[in-house]
Amino acid sequence: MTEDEVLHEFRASEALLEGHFKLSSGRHSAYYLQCARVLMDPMRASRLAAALAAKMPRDLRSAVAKVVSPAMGGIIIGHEMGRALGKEAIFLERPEGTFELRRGFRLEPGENVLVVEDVVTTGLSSREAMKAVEAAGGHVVGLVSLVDRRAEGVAFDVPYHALLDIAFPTYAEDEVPPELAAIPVTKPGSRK
Ligand SMILES: O=P(O)(O)OC[C@H]1O[C@H](OP(=O)(O)OP(=O)(O)O)[C@H](O)[C@@H]1O
Ligand SMILES: O=C(O)c1cc(=O)[nH]c(=O)[nH]1
Ligand SMILES: [Mg+2]
Repeated sequence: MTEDEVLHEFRASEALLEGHFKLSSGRHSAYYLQCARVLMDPMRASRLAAALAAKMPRDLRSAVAKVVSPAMGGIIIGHEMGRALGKEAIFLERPEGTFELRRGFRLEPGENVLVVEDVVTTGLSSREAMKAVEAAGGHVVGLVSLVDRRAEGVAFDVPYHALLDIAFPTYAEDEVPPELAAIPVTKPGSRK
């Protein structure tokens, strides 16, 4: 699937939003990729996951023993990646503010884990998820996401692959341009 075809899927599902958004990191943006909308159609979700799995190098694909994704945004794409890779998919939650495995989910000691996200912006959520996997005894072999909207300089110490690479500007609270500040802000994610 080409990046244009992926972007077409986002546009077709009205998942590319324009307005004034407060991102998980607290930064502001005039654009938001609402992955939940692109994943609404199960057939589209499985198509996107198959394309993401196909983008992973063969050795990474075959190393994966389990898929772990951070709630909420990671759950559906994580489950679909589990289907694409033929592996179980479990998820992390943060009821007390820190990601943890609940619901009887667990990892074998040293189990090879692929962390699956919907979007990566500052990489904070991905880093917290990888830390939680290691704390639960797993070994992170890679990170994948549907969308890579990282700013320059955001990097990971495991292989990272994404289906769509798109960098929209983001602004710190005190840097928001006046034309953006004039639009009422919405915070679509669930980080407190
Ligand atoms: O790279 P980052 O700067 O961390 O931003 C990306 C994260 O933000 C969103 O989650 P959010 O924390 O809004 O919660 P949600 O998954 O429950 O929607 C998204 O699902 C990623 O997890
Ligand atoms: O950084 C985020 O919180 C974020 C950005 C984006 O475009 N989409 C999303 O779901 N989260
Ligand atoms: Mg999230």
